[in-house]
Amino acid sequence: MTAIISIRNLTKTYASGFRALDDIDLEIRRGEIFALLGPNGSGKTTLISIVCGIVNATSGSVTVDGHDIVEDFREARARIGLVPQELSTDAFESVWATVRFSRGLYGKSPDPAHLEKVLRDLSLWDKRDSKIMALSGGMKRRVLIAKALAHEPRILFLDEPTAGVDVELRHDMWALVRALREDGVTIILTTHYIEEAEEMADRIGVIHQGRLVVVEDKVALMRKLGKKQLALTLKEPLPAIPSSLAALPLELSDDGTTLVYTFDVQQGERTGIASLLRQLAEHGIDFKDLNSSESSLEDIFVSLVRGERQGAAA
Ligand SMILES: Nc1ncnc2c1ncn2[C@@H]1O[C@H](COP(=O)(O)OP(=O)(O)OP(=O)(O)O)[C@@H](O)[C@H]1O
Repeated sequence: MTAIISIRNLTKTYASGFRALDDIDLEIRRGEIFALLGPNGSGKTTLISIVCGIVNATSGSVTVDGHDIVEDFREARARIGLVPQELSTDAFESVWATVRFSRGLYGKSPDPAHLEKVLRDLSLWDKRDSKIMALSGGMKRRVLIAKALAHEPRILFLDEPTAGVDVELRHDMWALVRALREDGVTIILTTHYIEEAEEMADRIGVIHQGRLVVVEDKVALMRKLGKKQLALTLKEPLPAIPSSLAALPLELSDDGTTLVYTFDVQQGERTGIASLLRQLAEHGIDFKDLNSSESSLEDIFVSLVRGERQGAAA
């Protein structure tokens, strides 16, 4: 699959001397949903702002659909819609006027039918004549998206699209993002909600302290780094794990009724479990129920960030 955005050796040092991005290499594939995941202050907004031409890079290069974002700024920018975290202006404008103006900014000829579709898709059509300041927070969010889509961009950046929104709006946003992807729009979203990345993304990049720690297919990432747990509900509570089983990755719950076995998916899980069950039988440990669970992206994220910290400290 061809890249629609190519980021090479991108570094950003702010005037304060703070290095917000450190040698980022990233290719965004045409038509994918890419989630950029990272804690507060890790550099997500800085990265988006550079690609969108709001912040200048210190070094490195970015092309958008083959157009260099510095030398060919207008062409590059015209392909991008940006949904920022907050609505900064337009309080006194009507929804319709503000969306029409956004389209005009990119030199696109007026297209009321397109704007009507955008507003209808976002359940804003009834509010088209309302002033922005009279809208609820959730509706303002929708206006941000409508503005970003007004000029029919092929790439949409969403900077923390669901931070602070209610569950209903979050699900609406997800549905909208999926519909846009169906239309061939490439979506890059930043989030610190792991659930969101897990739900939406085809690929995930984890950024931490300005460095891309990992970029992976979501499913592969979860398979590769995921651990599984097997919880055995014991017939009789166990006072302690027998010392001959101490070498196994086992944990006993405080009340002694549940034994949890954690294993790496990659490493011959079946033989491990077979041998565990055999050893338990040898010790006369009987169980009445058995459940397995997979680690979530959250576990993976935490372990990556922790590993990165330890790596930095070493
Ligand atoms: N104009 C600036 N001058 C100096 N430092 C800045 C500037 N803008 C951002 N930073 C710093 O760069 C780092 C990355 O900020 P950025 O906004 O890109 O993070 P983020 O991952 O988007 O965070 P959040 O999840 O909180 O939005 C932060 O430490 C921030 O304080």
